Amino acid sequence: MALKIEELVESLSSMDHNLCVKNFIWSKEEWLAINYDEFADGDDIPIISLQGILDEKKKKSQDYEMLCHAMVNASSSWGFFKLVDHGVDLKVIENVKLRMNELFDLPMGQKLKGARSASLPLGCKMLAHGLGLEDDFFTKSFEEKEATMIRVNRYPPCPLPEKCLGLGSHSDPDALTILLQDHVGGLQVLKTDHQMESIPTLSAWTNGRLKSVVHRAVVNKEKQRLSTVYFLSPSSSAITDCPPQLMDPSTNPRKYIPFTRENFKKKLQVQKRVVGKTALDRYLISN
Ligand SMILES: O=C(O)CCC(=O)C(=O)O
Ligand SMILES: [Fe+2]
Repeated sequence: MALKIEELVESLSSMDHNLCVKNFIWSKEEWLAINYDEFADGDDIPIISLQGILDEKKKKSQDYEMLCHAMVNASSSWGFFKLVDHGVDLKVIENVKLRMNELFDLPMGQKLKGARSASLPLGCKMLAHGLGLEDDFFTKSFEEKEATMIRVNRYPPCPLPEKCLGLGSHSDPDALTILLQDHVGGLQVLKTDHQMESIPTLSAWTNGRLKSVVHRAVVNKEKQRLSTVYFLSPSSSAITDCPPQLMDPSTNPRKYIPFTRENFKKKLQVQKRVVGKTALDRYLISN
């Protein structure tokens, strides 16, 4: 049941302003700047399976070492991977989707009472390990109170998917993002060989060794889509600075001046979409 172009977008219409689909149509200039062939959502994206390593005792095994390196490779070349065999019970995942729909059906006032939860930063530990750093290199900058944020998205059916996007091209400013999408699908990541490089936190932390991929969400004409996104970020006062092991004065000199998350967040507020430059370019050391 696709919406008509004049119909109100339900999730926003319960706020004060009544927004219609036509409010979401991109301008010709912006739309022309997007080439669909440059985004991927299919089989060429690297897959990481956690099968067999979730057990604490296996963390000293060769499989664990290989997997940490595979994770670093995927994060260096794509800045993105599909996580499978993650050990999260399918029933829990289905329940999340059910609850998300219930949440979106609530009046806006109630929806806004969202809460934060404690974190499980295994991914960051594995990336640090794979890079040859101390396992807690990234996680020691996280503080329980502000390290995690969960965003839940419900994209209604859109009568004009060829002129609208659910979420425009961007790269996430946090250190690590874990995204669960439903069977409808719509997440697309910019292919690796593209010139447009985007380098938020984790990438600056590793002098560009790990990428932060540009991605977006497309909409579906017939079906609504759900996604849940889990962000893991350093605390406001933590300084993002590359460790000496990941720099080399002659072959890989320092690319960014160190910055605090607080300062970076201020720069982000003035940035809307990725159009060639990112907020992090302000910290770039020019040659
Ligand atoms: O819904 C999606 O697939 C993308 C969400 C996303 O990229 C974000 O919330 O940062
Ligand atoms: Fe994102």
